[in-house]
Amino acid sequence: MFRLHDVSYAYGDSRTGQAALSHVSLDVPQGGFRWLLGPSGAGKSSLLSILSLEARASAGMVEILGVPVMQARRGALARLRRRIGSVHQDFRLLADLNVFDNVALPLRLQHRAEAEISHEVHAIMKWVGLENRLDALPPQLSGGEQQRVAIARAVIYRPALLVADEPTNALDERQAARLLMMFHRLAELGTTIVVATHNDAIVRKYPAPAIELARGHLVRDYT
Ligand SMILES: Nc1ncnc2c1ncn2[C@@H]1O[C@H](COP(=O)(O)OP(=O)(O)OP(=O)(O)O)[C@@H](O)[C@H]1O
Repeated sequence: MFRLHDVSYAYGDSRTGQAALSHVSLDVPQGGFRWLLGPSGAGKSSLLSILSLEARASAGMVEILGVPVMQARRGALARLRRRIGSVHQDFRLLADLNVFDNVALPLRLQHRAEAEISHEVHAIMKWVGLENRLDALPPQLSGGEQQRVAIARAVIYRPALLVADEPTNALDERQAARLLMMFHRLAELGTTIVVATHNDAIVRKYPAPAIELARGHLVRDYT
């Protein structure tokens, strides 16, 4: 779950900087799936950065998975971060680690046993259809393949909150459908999921409550 109350965010100086979010309030329960919609520049990525703790709100109240983020200490934020998975528009894979090691990374940070890591990585890579590319380096993969590796890395430890920025933009229709199936399954298992997209066709095909932003303001909240 997460709750935002009257959240604003500005790049640079909080008083004089460019306002990316203005007075946004939201309340999404555990296991909720939400589309995040709005034109380019509306503030979608900014909202996702606040939810993934990459950015700190300039004002307002942010509560994620029960943790009051604005008051939390560094240790609590670090623990919270490990419960959040994110898929970025630019994938952010480590170019000098092969696919297996990129996807294994979150489990290694949790000090899981290597046998368990190997089992989990093989299972998720089979799911995303890349079990034959475990030795490849990210630059040797297509955009869609890199996107699937980034998704696998974000979901492998079943995060309590998953935020994904345009996770289908490099995928074909069949892969996008598979991905949405996986996201819905994760939500059923209790993961709260927010997916930013410009893809109207996919939103029509997979109806779910939507949060819509325009120029940093919440213009629609079907939550
Ligand atoms: N690093 C930055 N520095 C300054 N302003 C920024 C920065 N990143 C984004 N902005 C501004 O913040 C506002 C919101 O941008 P944001 O990237 O959150 O929108 P978006 O809805 O995700 O857009 P897109 O769909 O194109 O990814 C825009 O006016 C943008 O120009």
